[in-house]
Amino acid sequence: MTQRPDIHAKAETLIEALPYFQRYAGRSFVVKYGGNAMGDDRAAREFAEDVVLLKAVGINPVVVHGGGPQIGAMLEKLGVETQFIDGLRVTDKQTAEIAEMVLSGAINKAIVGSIAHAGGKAIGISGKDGGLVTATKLQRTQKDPGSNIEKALDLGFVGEPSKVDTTIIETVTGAGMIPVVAPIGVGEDGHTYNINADTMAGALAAALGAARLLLLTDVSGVLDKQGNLLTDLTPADIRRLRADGTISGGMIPKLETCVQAVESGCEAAVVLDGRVAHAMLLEFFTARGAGTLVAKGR
Ligand SMILES: Nc1ncnc2c1ncn2[C@@H]1O[C@H](COP(=O)(O)OP(=O)(O)O)[C@@H](O)[C@H]1O
Ligand SMILES: CC(=O)N[C@@H](CCC(=O)OP(=O)(O)O)C(=O)O
Repeated sequence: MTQRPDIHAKAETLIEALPYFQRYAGRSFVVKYGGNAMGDDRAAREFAEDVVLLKAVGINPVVVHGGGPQIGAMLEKLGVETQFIDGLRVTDKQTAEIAEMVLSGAINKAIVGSIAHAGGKAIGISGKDGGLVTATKLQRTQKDPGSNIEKALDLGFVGEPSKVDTTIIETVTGAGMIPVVAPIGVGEDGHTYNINADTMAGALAAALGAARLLLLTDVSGVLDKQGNLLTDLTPADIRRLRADGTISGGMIPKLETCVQAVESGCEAAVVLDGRVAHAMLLEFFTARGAGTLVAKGR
C-alpha cells in the first residue's frame, strides 16, 4: 500500500508537538494580544484558532488584550488630545472613560467573538470583574535634563496592579472556558484605572505562576541597534538595553513586564510577532520558537 507523503508529514508534525503538549498540559499560558498585532481579520482569526487549539490540548490560555492604537483613533475622533510618557498614556478622567469603552466594550467583545467563531468558549472580563485586579496610581519620576534631580510625574489615572485575585480566572478556566481580560482595574479609591496591557498580562502571569507569558506585537522581537533580532535575554541584559537607549517607546513597559514576571513566578516570557501566521503555535510546539525569550538565567 502506498502512503501519501503530505499526509505522512502531517502525522509527523503532530508527533513532534507531543512532548510540548505533555510538558504544558494543565499549565497557564498568558497571552498578551497587542493593539498593533490586531491588524487585520486574517490575523485575528488565526490568533483565535491558536488560542482554541491550546485549550483543546489541555493548556489554559488566558488572553489579555491591548488596544492602544484603537483608543488613539477614538480619542482623535472625539477631538481629545493624548500624550505618552515612556510608552504610557497620560490618562485624565475623560480618557479613562474612553479607554474603558474601547477596551472593555469593542475590543474585548470582538476577541470573544473570534474565539467563539473558532469553536472555543470565551468570557470577556476586565480587571474590575470578580476583584481580579486592584490598581493603585502609578508613581513615576524623571530626571530633569542637565541635573540629577528626580521629579515626580503625574500620569493621571494610570494604574499598576497592587493586588491580583485569580479566583475568577480559575473559575472560568475550570469551567472549560477561556478568559479574555481588558487592562482596566479599579482602585481602592473607587477610581477606574487605565493599565498598560503588558503590565496587566505580566501581573496575571506572575500570580498564576504561568509557564509562559507571550507578548504578541508588531515586530519580530527585541532588536539591537542594527535591527538584528536578540533571541535570548536576561533581566540584566534588559537593564543594559534600557540604559543605552536600544529600547524605547512601547518596548519599555513590555520588557519591564517580562523582567517582573520572570522574577516573580512566571517561567519565561516571549516577545514575538503577532502578525506572523500562527505565531503562537510556532513558538510553543517547535524546538526553537520565534521571537525573543526572556528568562532568569542562561
Ligand atoms: N529595540 C527595539 N526592538 C523592537 N521594537 C522596539 C525597540 N525599541 C522600541 N521598539 C518599539 O516598540 C514597539 C512595540 O511596542 P508597542 O507599540 O507598545 O506594541 P503593542 O501595541 O503591540 O504593545 C515596536 O513597534 C517598536 O516601534
Ligand atoms: C496606561 C496605558 O498606556 N494604557 C494603554 C492600554 C492599552 C494598551 O496597553 O494597548 P497596547 O498593548 O495595544 O499598546 C493605553 O491607554 O493605550
